[in-house]
Amino acid sequence: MTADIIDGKAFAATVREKVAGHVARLKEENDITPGLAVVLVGEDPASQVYVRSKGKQTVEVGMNSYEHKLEVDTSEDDLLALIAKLNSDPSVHGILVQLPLPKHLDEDLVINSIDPAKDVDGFHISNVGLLGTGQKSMVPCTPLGCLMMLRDYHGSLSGMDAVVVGRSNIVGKPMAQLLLGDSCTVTIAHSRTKDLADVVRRADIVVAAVGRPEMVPGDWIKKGATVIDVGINRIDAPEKGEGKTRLVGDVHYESAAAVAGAITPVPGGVGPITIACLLANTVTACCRANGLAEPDGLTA
Ligand SMILES: Nc1nc(=O)c2c([nH]1)NC[C@@H]1CN(c3ccc(C(=O)N[C@@H](CCC(=O)O)C(=O)O)cc3)C=[N+]21
Repeated sequence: MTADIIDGKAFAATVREKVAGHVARLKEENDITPGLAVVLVGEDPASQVYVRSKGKQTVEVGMNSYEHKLEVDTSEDDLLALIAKLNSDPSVHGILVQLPLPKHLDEDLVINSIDPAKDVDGFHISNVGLLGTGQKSMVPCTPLGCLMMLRDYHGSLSGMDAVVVGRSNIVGKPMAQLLLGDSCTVTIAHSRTKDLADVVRRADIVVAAVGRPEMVPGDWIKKGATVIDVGINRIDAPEKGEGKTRLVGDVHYESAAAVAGAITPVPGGVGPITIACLLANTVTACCRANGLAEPDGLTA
């Protein structure tokens, strides 16, 4: 058996198309252009590439993109002052502060200084609490994208056994909340979980988000299960030549694809849908800010 490949790149394109449609309607009917501000502190090369790609896609769907690049030694006060300015700027509907921040900056303090209504990452404690209690919130982009792909593939998720491997605030915990909201039986497993292999083997849905290259092998996967691989790990690839690297997920793709019913590849799986959901969240935030109907099919 070979798994269906869940094509995140193609799915992300359909989400972006929907976003672009909503953006065009907002412009035409309400004379509003949604705006996304991205704040990058420091010059981490991977972050720069990622921020550039977000900015490009933001403009492609017709929104305004505001990029703020700050020096690596920016003070907390200066960063908080910028966020305060963006909070009160009516042309900015979404604010994303690229993580991780340099060590001298308090990440929790910074994130919690963002207006929750503009917190398109869904990391503010208010949004975390709203999601946990099933109230309307901004939902973190990666888990939202995973949920969209799972719903698209399965229709209803009700009653399915879901195992989330990883307990981070940005993926594992919100993913578990969303799956619970769709009536899955949810287990959050992690590196200290006893008999991790057996726990994962129970799952109809496996979401791997630990950040360890190829940690989940195919013999942990139940036959026919759906595997969502959130990991994006760059590893050495001497077979491609000296000094070359390649991207792998948290799942060992080949062995897992041999038993799974469906699987997301890396690259081209969860990564692209994450950025598409960032754009979706920005449109959602813009509609809410203006008292307009929420876009269809773009929220949890
Ligand atoms: N506040 C904040 N929010 C984030 O959402 C956030 C962040 N900080 N910090 C960094 C991580 C990383 N991240 C990625 C999203 C998409 C791809 C992506 O599209 N990857 C491509 C591959 C790209 C390549 O070839 O290198 C893929 O998986 O197909 C990668 C990485 C969001 N992050």
